[in-house]
Amino acid sequence: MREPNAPLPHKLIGVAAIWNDQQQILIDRRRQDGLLGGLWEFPGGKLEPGETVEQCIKREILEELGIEIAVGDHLITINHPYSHFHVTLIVHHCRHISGEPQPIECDEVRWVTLDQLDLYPFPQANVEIINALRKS
Ligand SMILES: Nc1nc2c([nH]c(=O)n2[C@H]2C[C@H](O)[C@@H](COP(=O)(O)OP(=O)(O)OP(=O)(O)O)O2)c(=O)[nH]1
Ligand SMILES: [Mg+2]
Repeated sequence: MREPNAPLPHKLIGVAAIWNDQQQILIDRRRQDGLLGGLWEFPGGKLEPGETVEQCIKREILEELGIEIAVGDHLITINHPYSHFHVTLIVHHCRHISGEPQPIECDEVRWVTLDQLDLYPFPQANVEIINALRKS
């Protein structure tokens, strides 16, 4: 059992809002088993020691989807407390360069427009990201 006063684990995540030439953004569905299972997200993952956020995002996208992207401007950083951990999501606009996205570490990937995002269930922390995308 965890100590009553022990701090919650904290995850620092680089997140990509990947745009294609049709003004669509790439989203992926998290695996059913496990944390936030079955929800959709913007691809990304944990920062490794010594890595910049840009390097992290490029690496994660190649590992998770098998595509090349260019990492662009910072969009927003979200701090969100889930019940059993805290997450910091550092989101950058990115541009798709090459490769067909593959669901290597997720259940499904899809290109969607900003309007279509409402059709997909996202984790709570993503509400602010989606708002920021619509204002950007
Ligand atoms: N990549 C990404 N992660 C998100 C989003 N929204 C959101 O709450 N998260 C959370 C889910 C995860 O806890 C974490 C992403 O880290 P990850 O994909 O490397 O984590 P994971 O669930 O495999 O965690 P772990 O078991 O390896 O600790 O951030 C989002 O839009 N994109
Ligand atoms: Mg991930």
